[in-house]
Amino acid sequence: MSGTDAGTTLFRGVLPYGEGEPVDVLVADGRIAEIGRVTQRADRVVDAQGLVALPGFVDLHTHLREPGREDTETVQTASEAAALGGYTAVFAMANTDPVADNPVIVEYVWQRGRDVGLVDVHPIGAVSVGLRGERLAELGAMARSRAGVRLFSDDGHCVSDPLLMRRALEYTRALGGVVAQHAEDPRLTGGAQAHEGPAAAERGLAGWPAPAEESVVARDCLLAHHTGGRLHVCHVSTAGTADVLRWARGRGEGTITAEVTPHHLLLTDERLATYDPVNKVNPPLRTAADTEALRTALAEGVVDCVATDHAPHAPQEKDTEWACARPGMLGLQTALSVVVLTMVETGLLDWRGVARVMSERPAEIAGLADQGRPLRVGEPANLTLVDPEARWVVRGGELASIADNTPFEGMELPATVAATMLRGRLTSLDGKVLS
Ligand SMILES: NC(=O)N[C@@H](CC(=O)O)C(=O)O
Repeated sequence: MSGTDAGTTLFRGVLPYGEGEPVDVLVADGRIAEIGRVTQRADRVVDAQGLVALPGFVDLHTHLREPGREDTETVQTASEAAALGGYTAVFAMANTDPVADNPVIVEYVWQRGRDVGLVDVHPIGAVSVGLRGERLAELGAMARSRAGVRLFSDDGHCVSDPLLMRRALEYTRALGGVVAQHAEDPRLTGGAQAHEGPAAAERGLAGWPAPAEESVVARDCLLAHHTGGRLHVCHVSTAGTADVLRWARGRGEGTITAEVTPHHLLLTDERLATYDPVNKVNPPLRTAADTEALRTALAEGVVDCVATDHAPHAPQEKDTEWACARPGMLGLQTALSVVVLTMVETGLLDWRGVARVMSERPAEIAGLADQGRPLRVGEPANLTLVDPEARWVVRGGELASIADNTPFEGMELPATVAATMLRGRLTSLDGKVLS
């Protein structure tokens, strides 16, 4: 999609990073052409009084479900959800059916993303063949494919064999890539249904103990230091993992990064009281002390960024007894609001901080040259405009995803995405997708 096709757009009276006096922002040829008092005419004028301008959001962790589970989500519907959620780039997890463990599947997903054209879709390649954790997938072939894969993950499964993890870090290092690890020692989580603690015990649910995550993160940090490979820790969920990351970063080598999901910043295992499987997720909702520690870690930069782990599931996989339900929650359209609720309204992050954790750091981690860029003349016009004063009530049935498994159903949340722009073309405006 070229910016020239999009014509020129003028945002009137916007607040870059929520700071200073309102300015006009003119976009032409897919780039920011002027910032200030703009007198030039434009093809489209958007009244942006009171809106905060941020670089477009980048999600390092999205389940698009295509190929294989198009009954729950497709590249089309996930792209719509992404555009409405303020995203200009998403990374598609490899646990599709068939698994994205070879160049054919990653190129298919990449091409589907281009065809839809609402958001840059970057496929993640599986680390191991079939996500089975036995032998490495065709990492080099996926890296050299048209999809240009740089992130590799068996997410949904842990690369639990330390030797395979070591080899993955070594190979991806040679490819300029990153291993995104779903940290869960399967020997400690067999049959697990919920965070191991009093709430799970009261309901007779088998526990998923915090050390099952923390021990793998510690091991992987040591392996990353040893090999010089780049480790990215997916969906950090415990205070102990934040401590491990703090320790690992203190050792000095900048090869370790980490993400936290919006749901782990807000929700706790108190939700087990409802017995509603919409709250079942992997890793599980933890305790209030964990959410507190994760917020602090994100504010401090110990955890680099927010990633949604957007995981659509069909009604028959969620509206069932807890033990049979699939883990996972929708996230693309609620992420910003939950970050505002947990991080901005609490004073932990300002809008520059939101830009850092939603856009700049994820773009840097993934090596995207044209995303997460500063709001400056000459930069690509990948933008998200946020209405900080708006509030909305979440209704799963009204979200763009085919599935409706949001844990925020009926909640009133702060802030809406007023507009999203990808390389100079508006992809969403006032809650509507522009295709
Ligand atoms: N995060 C989730 O709860 N679910 C993920 C995979 C997984 O991590 O189990 C999914 O693909 O549904």
